[in-house]
Amino acid sequence: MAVSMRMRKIILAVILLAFLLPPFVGTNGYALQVLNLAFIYSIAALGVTIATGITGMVVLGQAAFMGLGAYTAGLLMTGLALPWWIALPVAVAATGAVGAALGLVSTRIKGHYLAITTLGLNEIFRLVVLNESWLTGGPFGLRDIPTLSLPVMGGGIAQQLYVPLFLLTVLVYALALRIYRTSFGRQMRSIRDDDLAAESMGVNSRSVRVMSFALCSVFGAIAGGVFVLTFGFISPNNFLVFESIKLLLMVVIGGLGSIGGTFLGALVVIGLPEALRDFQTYYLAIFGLGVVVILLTVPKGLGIVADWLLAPWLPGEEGDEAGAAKARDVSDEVTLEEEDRRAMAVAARLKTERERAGSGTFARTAEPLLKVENVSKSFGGIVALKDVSFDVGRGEILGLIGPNGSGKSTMINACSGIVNVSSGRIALDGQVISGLPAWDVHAAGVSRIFQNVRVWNSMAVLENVMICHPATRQARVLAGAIGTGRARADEELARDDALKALDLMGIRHLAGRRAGDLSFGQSRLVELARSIVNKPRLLLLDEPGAGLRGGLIMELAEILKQLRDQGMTILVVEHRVKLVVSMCDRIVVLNLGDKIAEGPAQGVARDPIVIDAYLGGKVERKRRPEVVEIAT
Ligand SMILES: Nc1ncnc2c1ncn2[C@@H]1O[C@H](COP(=O)(O)OP(=O)(O)OP(=O)(O)O)[C@@H](O)[C@H]1O
Repeated sequence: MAVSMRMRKIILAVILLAFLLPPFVGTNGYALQVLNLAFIYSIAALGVTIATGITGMVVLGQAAFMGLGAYTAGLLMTGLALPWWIALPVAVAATGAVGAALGLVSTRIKGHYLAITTLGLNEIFRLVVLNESWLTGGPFGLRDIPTLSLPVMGGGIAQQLYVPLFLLTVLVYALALRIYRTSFGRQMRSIRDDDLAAESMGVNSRSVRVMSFALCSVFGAIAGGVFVLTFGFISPNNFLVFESIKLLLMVVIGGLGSIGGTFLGALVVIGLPEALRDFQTYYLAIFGLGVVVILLTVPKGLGIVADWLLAPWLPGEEGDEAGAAKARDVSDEVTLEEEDRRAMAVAARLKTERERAGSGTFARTAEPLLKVENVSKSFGGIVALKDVSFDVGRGEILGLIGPNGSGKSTMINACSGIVNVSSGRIALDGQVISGLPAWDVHAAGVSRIFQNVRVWNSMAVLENVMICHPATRQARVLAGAIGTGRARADEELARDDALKALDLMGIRHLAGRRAGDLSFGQSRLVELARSIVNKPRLLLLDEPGAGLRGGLIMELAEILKQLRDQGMTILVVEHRVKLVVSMCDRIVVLNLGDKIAEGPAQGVARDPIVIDAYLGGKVERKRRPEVVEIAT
């Protein structure tokens, strides 16, 4: 039975209210202290979820950030006698700055190396605290830090702080959920799913990684600062490497990347060992077994439950009831015949629209938009491109053809900023784009699709397209989280344009679907939609028809014709000569990295040297010293 979003909100409200009860129903101080500790750790673990689960950077040093926040707050309160409400924000800001600096380093280190580097942070932190004992108290730690006393709540410190700590936790989690939905949240997830695709579609992965790292450290520092206010004593032992691993365990049990799951993970990792203490020496073994059972039975972690409950605040099909209703109209199991029929209908509609508008209304000019000048590219000993030059005129569709391994994809990669050229230059409308990072090339007006479909699988189709919209390109974390007027307007604009792009592709009904659940053909159309949502000046297509059949090929050809009529300049790599000839104004032919021919489509297709190269023939033997310029 489907439970409505409204009902889920009610269930969540009841659970949250139930969490507020323990101090008022005579729960003992020890149990309250354990729950307080779980709340604190859940905040630190949320930082790990942002960096590791959502952005894909394995961070194993969160305890060090927690410790940095705790020691800074503690020292400010004991050494300078600052009140907690000044010490805590200063500690959080200082730790955030350290996190951002380390984030800069993280952009240079990836994968396991980053994990090992962050693991080292724990040890560095421990050694500094132990050796600088004049400041930190060394192994004896910092004592007599004023705890936050709230007599109005009654009872001991655990009881006094329970409700404020729980409310703080709810606030921090609500903030994280908001960030998750913003453009910054989408960018973090796109980097995790496929960073190369993200970069070439306009996501500045460097700044997103730095900010994600900074956020991770900020959440760690908040947890550390609150730890000090709760316990009034800290020592290096509170922030050892073991704590970092415990935090990662919470994130894994909670289902990597699930915000709500992280909270449940923290409850299990902190609460379960305490509940098992009666088993004395065996309790850790039983705890370990419990964790293994959870991971085996629910590999996606406790996040399944949490995400179901938090669906009204999560993006995608579940969070968007209108979108979900539309998506349900279309059966999950679309047969190939149905997909074909749908594509043919879209193709027919586009054709009628185009004919009605009067085809070829855009005046093409010989003035080049893209200039490729003497570009060479080597990969070690392999020369993929040798001194290749050509222009693409404004509004022109230029076909780039050649046998396998002739350098076509390398050229597309060079034009989109994924590959740095070894020599030569590429300019768009006079602006040199070779050497720029891929996201700057995208911002200059170059979009692309890949030879193998590369959508961001875990994200909704609509999100896949919205990421590439220029209005939400800047990762404004705070503005997005607060929901300023400007941020909301930009978001609306991106959403409207993304829906229009999906409409053009005939797949608006899939907006709420998870991209990873689509068929190959549908994914290709999503890729196309996201590549035109920024209204690029130049569209690079690397074998757009690969893997598509009948109806979808017709639909693709109609879409490209429509884009051309709107004045878009297109550089397309395609194997099917017939398709290229029907679609392109001119063709450039590559073979083994050399340009061997250039000219109008029909003429090039008939050129014996081109035919020879395609048939795997004797081009080397026959090749004329100069490039063939075909006049007709
Ligand atoms: N990242 C890379 N590292 C090493 N060699 C590469 C790399 N990318 C391409 N190459 C080599 O460069 C040459 C040109 O490859 P490229 O993919 O550009 O050809 P292509 O014409 O697109 O081929 P296909 O039609 O098979 O996709 C090939 O020999 C290929 O092995």
